[in-house]
Amino acid sequence: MTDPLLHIQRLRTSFKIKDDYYAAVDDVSLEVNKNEIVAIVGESGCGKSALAASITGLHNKERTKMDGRISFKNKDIANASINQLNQLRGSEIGMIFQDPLTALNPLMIIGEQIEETLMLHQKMSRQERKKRTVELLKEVGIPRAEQIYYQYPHQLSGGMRQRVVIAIAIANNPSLLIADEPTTALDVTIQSQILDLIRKLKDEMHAGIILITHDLGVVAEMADRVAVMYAGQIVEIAPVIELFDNPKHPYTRSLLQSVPSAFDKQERLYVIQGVVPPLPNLPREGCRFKSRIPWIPEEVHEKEPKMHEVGPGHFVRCTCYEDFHFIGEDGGMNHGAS
Ligand SMILES: Nc1ncnc2c1ncn2[C@@H]1O[C@H](COP(=O)(O)OP(=O)(O)OP(=O)(O)O)[C@@H](O)[C@H]1O
Repeated sequence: MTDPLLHIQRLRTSFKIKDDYYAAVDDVSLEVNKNEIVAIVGESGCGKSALAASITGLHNKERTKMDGRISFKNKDIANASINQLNQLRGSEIGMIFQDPLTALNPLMIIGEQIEETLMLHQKMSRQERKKRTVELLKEVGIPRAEQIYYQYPHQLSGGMRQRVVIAIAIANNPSLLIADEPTTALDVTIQSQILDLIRKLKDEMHAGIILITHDLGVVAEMADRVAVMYAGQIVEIAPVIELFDNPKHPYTRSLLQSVPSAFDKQERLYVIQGVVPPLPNLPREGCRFKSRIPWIPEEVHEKEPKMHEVGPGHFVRCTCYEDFHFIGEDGGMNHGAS
């Protein structure tokens, strides 16, 4: 078995709020291999973007503390200097964000923005750079690439802008791509084109891809493996089919139950109420999901929840999954159906 491309071990990333630090990512371990799409799912505020920013070093170092290990191609990058991170970003690690407008410079033509990233990381003549830029625009499916080269971001549609961001992300053939909600701001038909493009990057460049999303449809369509995050922790991780067929953690089960089935209109929805609490109020002792499933007896939770292997590559946090049931679900446990 070859070493993973990215290996995160027991990562904890804390942000300073007033005078104290609070962990937004806590005890996260994750591997991403070459040629693999790992989706990270979870509701707003669970720490998905904080995890991505920990990998790329894109956070305010003055107000952030990081513990644990992040190794990329067997090199520790958790303690890399700003210069080393700048070198990695845009070359070995490409990034695609939710809002392409904020990722692009409004005052620069598209061509220059792509050329800039080539210039930073590759030795090329001016002509070679321009030629490569037009090629990249074509590769990401931009029609009339020669003309688009001279346009400004505001002259393009949202979908076209996201293609430009992807062109910048792949300009230097990165081995790792981090896509943070890359299709959330786009309408549905454009969404699927952008997803096709991301899948092509895996197939053709054999990149490892971290795909952050809250959309389970996107996960089902794209991911090889899925990590489910809740309150800063991974609570379940599994190959995609296994996760959808055999979800274990109460949070994963509730996420999947909250997606209405198109086929079974009679299906009962068991929805778990509540939201991830704000960072300073996150429960940090015991099972973090406990307060959202108060009908489950205290003693079935672990005091210090660990990841348990329940199948090949399938891990779940805390033992509460063994006794979990939804309110009103089978077993005569009628605690007042939702
Ligand atoms: N720089 C920061 N300083 C303080 N708190 C932060 C900072 N960045 C994120 N947080 C907090 O950390 C928690 C995790 O935020 P994060 O953005 O990673 O969540 P997310 O899962 O990506 O959510 P979303 O889907 O809404 O983007 C939230 O409570 C958020 O308010």
